[in-house]
Amino acid sequence: MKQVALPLEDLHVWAHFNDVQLFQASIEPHIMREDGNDKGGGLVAKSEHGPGEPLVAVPSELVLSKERVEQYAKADQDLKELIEAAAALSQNPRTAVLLFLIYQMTINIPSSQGRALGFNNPFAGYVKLLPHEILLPTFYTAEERKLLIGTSLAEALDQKLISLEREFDNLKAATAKIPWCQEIWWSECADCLTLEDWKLADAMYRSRALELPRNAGVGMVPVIDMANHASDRRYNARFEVDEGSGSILLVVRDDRIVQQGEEITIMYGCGGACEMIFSYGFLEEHASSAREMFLSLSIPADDPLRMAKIRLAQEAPGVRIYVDDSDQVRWESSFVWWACVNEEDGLDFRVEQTIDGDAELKALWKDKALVTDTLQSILLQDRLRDIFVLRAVVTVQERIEAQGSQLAESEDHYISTVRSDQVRESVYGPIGKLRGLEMKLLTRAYETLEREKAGLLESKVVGDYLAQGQADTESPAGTPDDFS
Ligand SMILES: C[S@@+](CC[C@H](N)C(=O)[O-])C[C@H]1O[C@@H](n2cnc3c(N)ncnc32)[C@H](O)[C@@H]1O
Repeated sequence: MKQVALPLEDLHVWAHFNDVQLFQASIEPHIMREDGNDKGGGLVAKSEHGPGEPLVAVPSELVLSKERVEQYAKADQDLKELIEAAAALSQNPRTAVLLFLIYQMTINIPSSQGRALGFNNPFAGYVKLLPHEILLPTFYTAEERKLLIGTSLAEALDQKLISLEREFDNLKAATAKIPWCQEIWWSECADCLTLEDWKLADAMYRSRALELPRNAGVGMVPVIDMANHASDRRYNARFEVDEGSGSILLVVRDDRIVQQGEEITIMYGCGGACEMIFSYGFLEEHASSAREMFLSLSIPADDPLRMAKIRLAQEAPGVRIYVDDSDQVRWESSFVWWACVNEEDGLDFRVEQTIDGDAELKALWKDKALVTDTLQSILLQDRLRDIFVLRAVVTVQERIEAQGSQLAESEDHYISTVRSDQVRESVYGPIGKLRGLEMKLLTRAYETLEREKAGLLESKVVGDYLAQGQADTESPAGTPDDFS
């Protein structure tokens, strides 16, 4: 679709006509970082504001959430038809808002004007005022994506692109028979709906949606979503819900004073460097740690129980490596335990008949029914706990080593890549920083696991187990674990 856009300079007019209050604060179209990078638009205080003082107030009717979409659908037959047909998408808070955003984009294009789609509402104007070029990884070129090899973002992006494509295909299949969708979206005209439009709606939502306080859900809050990010120590404003009116307020952080001319900033969650680029397309200029990364794990191909484990494991197949509040590197994974035990330890699977006559796969631990999400706690209470933990530590450490090697091997390609319209400077820079920060975290995690491994190898349980394995290999049947 040819997107209809308005300059950000017009946002204050939109704000005025939609009862958004700016308390001596202005919307600026360009704010530069200390390192010279452009943050896009932002909010600036026009006078000094003390702790807790309001900066912006947005009426609750302007919060764009799944509930708002449902409310609009009650009064708009075309939107209702869309929401009902694409039920799988409209039941999810994120995709419900995405549907609404592409519906507003559709209302705005000239080729839909004759269809009298929708009715005059603030969100059609809001969508025109949002940036239409967003530097999120879902818009990276093929050359830029190659620079991600070895980072945790590479895999996250692959998965994201697959899921966006799947959502778009579902949308197409679900709405193919709705006349207005057929005519405007799916006929082969210049203005038809494409995957790029769906990606744009996703990027708008992902980079702007806020988790609202007081269980008010997740939503996009116009104007407050102009606040840029600053780190934990530097941000100066927070948002809250006004108890009486339900309005969303942006107020000065309790221990701060915002000076005249100072930028108003909030903190976008506490995710790691990968999450920051994934959801917002930038890295803090002062970031000195990747903070966390998620690496995928799989059950080895030669594991005889592999298929059953994959079917029953409910956890995300991976490990999260993170730096805790006391700057220690830690790891957590509920999945890895499935890779650490087998039949000889006491794990088994059985196919049982259900009352309806269907076959159902069940897990057993030492001949007792195993509730699958309790595997980790069961193993941590077992007599052979240290053995299982040692296997988990080795598995995670090997995964970290493989990731680190991939990152190191692809470094020459990163360094020798020349900037062009296929590799933008604004993308090259953050990726380089991410590569450096993740390498640092992987190295620290590897060393931490090495210490954990050394500690476990001192354990009597492990010593006895290895001695037993040694004795068994001297007789024909046994194969000891390799913890080298
Ligand atoms: C919620 S919007 C904030 C308003 C945005 N600047 C705009 O013009 O629409 C989030 C986006 O602003 C930009 N941004 C926010 N904080 C930033 C920062 N500290 N450095 C660089 N870009 C930033 C990123 O593009 C991010 O995806």
